[in-house]
Amino acid sequence: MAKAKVAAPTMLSRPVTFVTGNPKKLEEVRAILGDSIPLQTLKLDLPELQGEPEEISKDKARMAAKEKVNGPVLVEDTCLCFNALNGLPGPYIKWFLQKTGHEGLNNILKAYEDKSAYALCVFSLALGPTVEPISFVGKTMGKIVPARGPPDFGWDPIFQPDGYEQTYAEMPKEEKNKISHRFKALDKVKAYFSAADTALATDVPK
Ligand SMILES: O=c1[nH]c(=O)c2ncn([C@@H]3O[C@H](COP(=O)(O)OP(=O)(O)OP(=O)(O)O)[C@@H](O)[C@H]3O)c2[nH]1
Ligand SMILES: [Mg+2]
Repeated sequence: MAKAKVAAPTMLSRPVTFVTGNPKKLEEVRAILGDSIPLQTLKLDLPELQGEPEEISKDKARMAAKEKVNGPVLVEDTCLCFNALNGLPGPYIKWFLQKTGHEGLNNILKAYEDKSAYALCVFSLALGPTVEPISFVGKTMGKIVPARGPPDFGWDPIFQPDGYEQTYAEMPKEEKNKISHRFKALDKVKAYFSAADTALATDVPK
């Protein structure tokens, strides 16, 4: 049967709830997404499994969709991975940062010549409490340096992305949001919604 395009369809019957306990993440997510996806937020620091980043992120989405929102949910888990340590601290960066600070993280790498690292963001989307989550991964390569720039957000002052002279913290926010791990993952989230909406729009019989 022939297909015809119709205006403004959406795969969502209600807005997606982005669940996070971290206001700085939320700020960036809002700045990057703009109004491309209907989004509401729930401030909640969900418990996290130990394991691989994608499993941790998917588990958060499942839990939030079932127990907290009973509807479509978006969550993310962020890792800072040192190549010299085969990817650690990875998903445990929050605790390393809290306990050792920027200096401690630099000191850990003093034992190694390789200071290279990557920032990894895994968003997971559960369209409902009984729907298996899907994940979207963004990765930005860089290196760990002594802290430079305002200490507003986590490990931003010690991460210098490849090809840049500035750390994430020294960059204007708009610049970070064009190259960051979070931007790359959210670009995939946006593409997913826009492909699903296009499919809906074209799947209408004439
Ligand atoms: O300098 C940074 N630039 C970033 O772009 C960034 N994104 C996250 N983080 C920090 O890395 C840990 C991730 O842990 P995390 O993913 O479990 O987050 P969280 O527990 O703070 O929030 P959430 O799990 O409720 O969403 C936490 O310490 C976050 O503050 C960042 N630090
Ligand atoms: Mg967390």
